[in-house]
Amino acid sequence: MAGAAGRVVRRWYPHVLRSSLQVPALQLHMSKTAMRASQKDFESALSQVKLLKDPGNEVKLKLYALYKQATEGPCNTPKPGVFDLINKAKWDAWNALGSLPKETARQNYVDLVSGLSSSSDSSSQVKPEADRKQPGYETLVVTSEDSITKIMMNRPAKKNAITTQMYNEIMLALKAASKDDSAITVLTGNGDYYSSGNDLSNFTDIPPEGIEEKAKSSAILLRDFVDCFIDFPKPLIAAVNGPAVGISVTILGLFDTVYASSRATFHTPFSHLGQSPEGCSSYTFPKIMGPAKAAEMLIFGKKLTAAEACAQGLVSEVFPDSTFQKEVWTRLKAYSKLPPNAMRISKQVIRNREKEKLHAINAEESRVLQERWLSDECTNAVMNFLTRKAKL
Ligand SMILES: CCCC/C=C/CC(=O)SCCNC(=O)CCNC(=O)[C@H](O)C(C)(C)COP(=O)(O)OP(=O)(O)OC[C@H]1O[C@@H](n2cnc3c(N)ncnc32)[C@H](O)[C@@H]1OP(=O)(O)O
Repeated sequence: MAGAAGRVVRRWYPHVLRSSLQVPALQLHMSKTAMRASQKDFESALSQVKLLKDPGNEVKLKLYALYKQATEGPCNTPKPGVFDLINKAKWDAWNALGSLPKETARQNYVDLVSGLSSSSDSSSQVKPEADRKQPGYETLVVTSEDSITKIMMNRPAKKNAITTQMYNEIMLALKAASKDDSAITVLTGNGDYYSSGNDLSNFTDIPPEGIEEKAKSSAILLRDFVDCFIDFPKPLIAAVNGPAVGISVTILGLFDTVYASSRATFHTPFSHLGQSPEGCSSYTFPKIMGPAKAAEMLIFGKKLTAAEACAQGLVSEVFPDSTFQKEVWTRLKAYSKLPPNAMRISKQVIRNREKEKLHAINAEESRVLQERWLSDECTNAVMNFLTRKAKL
């Protein structure tokens, strides 16, 4: 089966080998060590092989051929038909061993498994995150490993509040992730918060052209930012490690899966801040949870617990905080081994018909917010936070 290539398959057996439809040339290596593998060594290699990572079709064909040669001797079955590609590949591999003695085949099998075990041990050693970190980001830690690109917001002392720089870096990281060879992309936060939403000090950086110009450029930034999520082509997962506020909550409606720690909360206090919904939440939230529940969040700023958010369909699953990281990453590593093209296409099928609508909604929400940011209600709320008079 073509889809088996590159996956971590812990239970594959040479005698039921599934090979790729594309059969690579076989280059069998004779053992360099003494050819004295005992039956016990051979049996132990047979057990060991089941625990290895999937070594790819070429190696699996070698193992299959050596196994057959070691147990049955030279190839003795009729050649499969030309359209029976998989069985033909297996037959060719076995037949290529000619009259190799059973003992030699057994030794070669043992040697091959032993080589695979040592390389699989060294490749499974976890490198420290600092070594895997992609350079060029100041507000994020971006890593790619195990077919997963992880984008971690990294301003823990500021509860991962999203500055203009962080918006831009998240867009860059998403664009890079959409083109890299990862199968899935994950957004998460460092520290006790997932994110406290828009960094309210963004509003203090007024250009010489004045506050209107600031509102205009912020609306463009918001629109571009949300567009990146609407257009993201691969499965996008949020690992909500703690409380989430504002825009970090609203964009969750554009993710494919949302995992939350039991400590997470979901809060969109737009009215308190003199603002209005963004991130396409004016459309996705009523669709996800129904208009009445969405209104409580988006108009009245009702804060949901993780369990409530899960009951209302915003969150896919809640994990106990103590095991959140372990359980989520184990799950995601398994998902990342699924055939990437199939996942991408399934996402397209699910999302594509909504894309145009979402872009229009994003544009409209950004336009409305641009006006809101110039209102007294908004200015006062931001000033109150920045002068420490108010907190959520
Ligand atoms: C351009 C696109 C615009 C898109 C618009 C989006 C809309 C939104 O996202 S609305 C949501 C805006 N967010 C907030 O209103 C949250 C404000 N923060 C708080 O209310 C509190 O900080 C908290 C409840 C999140 C946490 O309270 P806690 O007592 O635990 O911690 P603090 O001491 O307050 O925070 C530590 C540190 O972090 C700073 N900080 C936290 N959140 C923000 C923020 N959103 N903007 C700016 N700064 C934030 C806080 O001021 C503290 O800083 P200092 O240690 O320097 O005092």
